[in-house]
Amino acid sequence: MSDKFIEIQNAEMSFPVKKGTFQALVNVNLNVRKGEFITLIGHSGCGKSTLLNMIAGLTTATGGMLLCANREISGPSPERGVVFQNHSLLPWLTCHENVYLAVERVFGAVEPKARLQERTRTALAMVGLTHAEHKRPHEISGGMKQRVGIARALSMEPKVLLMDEPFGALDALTRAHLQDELLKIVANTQSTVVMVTHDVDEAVLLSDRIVMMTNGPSATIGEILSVRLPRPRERVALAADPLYMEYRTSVLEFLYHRQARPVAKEAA
Ligand SMILES: Nc1ncnc2c1ncn2[C@@H]1O[C@H](COP(=O)(O)OP(=O)(O)OP(=O)(O)O)[C@@H](O)[C@H]1O
Repeated sequence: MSDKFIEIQNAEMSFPVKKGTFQALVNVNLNVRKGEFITLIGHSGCGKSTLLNMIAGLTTATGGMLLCANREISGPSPERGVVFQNHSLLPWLTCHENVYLAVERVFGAVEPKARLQERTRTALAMVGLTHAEHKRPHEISGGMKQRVGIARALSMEPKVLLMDEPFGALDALTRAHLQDELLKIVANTQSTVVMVTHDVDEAVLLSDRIVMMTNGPSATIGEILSVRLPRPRERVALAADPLYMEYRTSVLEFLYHRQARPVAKEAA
C-alpha cells in the first residue's frame, strides 16, 4: 500500500472578498494511502468543502501543492469521482441514463455500447438499485437518489472517491443504511475515499483516519486520529465497544473543547 497516493503539501486557499482577501486554509499537509478511508471533520465554515474541492480539482490552491498518484492535480478528472450532498442528477433522465452518461464520457471512446451498458448495470447493482434503473429521480426517495450519485461516481472507476456530506440531507435510518452499504462497497472496490462529514459517529464508523480541522479563518489540520477498529465493522456491536467510545470522545473533545465554536467568522 503506497503511503502517498494523495499528497497535500503546504496547501493554502484564499478567496478575494470585498475587503481584500479571506484566508480560508493555511499550511495543510496530508498524505492519503491507497485504499484508505479518510473523513474530514470540523465546525461549519472551517474549510472542509474547500479542501475537498481542491483535491477534486474543482478549485485551485492559492499556495502549496496537491498530487494524486504522483501527478499534480490541475483540474477535475474521472480518476477522482465526486459525490455531493445534493446528488445533482439530471431530472429528465432515468437512473440508468444518469449513470450511463458518466460511463460514456469516460469509456465511450474506447468501448462498445454493450460494455458501457454492462458497466452501468454493474454500478447500479453495486448500490442495490437494479430494480429502479428505469425510474426518474422524482420517482425515487432521497436515499435512492444519493445511491445513484454514488453509482455514477463508482461507474467511472475512480482512483479516489470524494464525498461531500453525501448523507447529510437524509433521515437517520436511511443514513445508517447507506453508511453500511458504503462500508461494503468500499471493502469490495478497495477504493480510496476522502469524505466530509459533520457526524462524529459516521466519522468513527467509516474512517481509517479522522482529519480534524481547526476553526477558520486560516484553518488547518488540528489533529489526525487513527481509528484502529477492525473491519468489517458492525454498528450495533461497535456502540458498546470501549475503543469506539474512546475515539468518539476524542473527536468530541477536539470539536467542543479545543475548537469550541467561536462567533461565526464567515468571509465578508
Ligand atoms: N468562493 C468563496 N469566496 C469567498 N469565501 C469563500 C468561498 N468559498 C468558501 N469561502 C469561505 O471559506 C470558508 C470555508 O468554507 P467551506 O465551505 O469550505 O467550509 P465547510 O467547512 O465546508 O463548511 P460547512 O461545514 O458549513 O459546509 C468559509 O468561511 C467560507 O465562507
